[in-house]
Amino acid sequence: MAALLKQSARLGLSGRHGQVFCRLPWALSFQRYMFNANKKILVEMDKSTGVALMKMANPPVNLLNLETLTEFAISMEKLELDKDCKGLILTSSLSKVFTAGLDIMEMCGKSPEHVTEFWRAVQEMWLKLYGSNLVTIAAINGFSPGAGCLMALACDYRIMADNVKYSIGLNETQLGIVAPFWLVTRELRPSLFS
Ligand SMILES: CCCCCCCC/C=C\C/C=C/C(=O)SCCNC(=O)CCNC(=O)[C@H](O)C(C)(C)COP(=O)(O)OP(=O)(O)OC[C@H]1O[C@@H](n2cnc3c(N)ncnc32)[C@H](O)[C@@H]1OP(=O)(O)O
Repeated sequence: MAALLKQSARLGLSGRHGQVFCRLPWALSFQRYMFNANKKILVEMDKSTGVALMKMANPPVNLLNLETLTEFAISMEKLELDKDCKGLILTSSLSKVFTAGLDIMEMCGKSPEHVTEFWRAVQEMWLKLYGSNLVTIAAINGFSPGAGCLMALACDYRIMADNVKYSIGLNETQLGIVAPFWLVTRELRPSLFS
């Protein structure tokens, strides 16, 4: 963990004026590779350190819609298959939002088939992140409501940018959405499973 945090500091994930800056070398060596499927999730893997930087890149607020969730799961699978990858830093490419959480429009006025597919993708994201063999760190560089908060909780460690404007929490009950019991009991009451 200490090594990973040192690494995140080396990569430039340092909080200053509420921002988490990501300074990465422009020149990519053979030890570094990048991938993205549709550019909603950007991954930069540094083989020399074993640390992958995953940035959500779905402006304006990094909504977790079906496309992004699917891309997230594919990216996680690729990293899990990379034997050189030991740790993952999850952050946002946007300046003040980590993620605004689930895309409410994915649950509104859609067919039962679509909603089913969407919730399957949500569960898949949780399984991939919470069940990951990698050491996972959420570098929360902005607002993180609802599923953004749950994503951070699913990581092994969390660091949040020091800015009083940014909020994080489970606000979804205000929208009439309740996080599923399996998620809440695992993340918020882990003692039940130990
Ligand atoms: C491993 C983890 C697994 C997670 C598993 C989760 C399962 C658990 C199930 C349920 C729990 C979770 C539920 C949710 O996530 S519900 C969503 C909760 N999120 C919110 O309520 C966010 C509300 N948004 C905001 O507070 C703000 O947008 C902001 C602070 C994030 C950013 O503010 P700002 O920069 O001023 O942007 P705008 O508000 O102007 O937003 C831009 C644009 O985006 C639309 N929008 C914002 N959030 C959502 C959303 N969640 N769904 C759909 N659309 C959203 C907003 O309406 C604007 O649209 P426009 O007017 O058309 O431009």
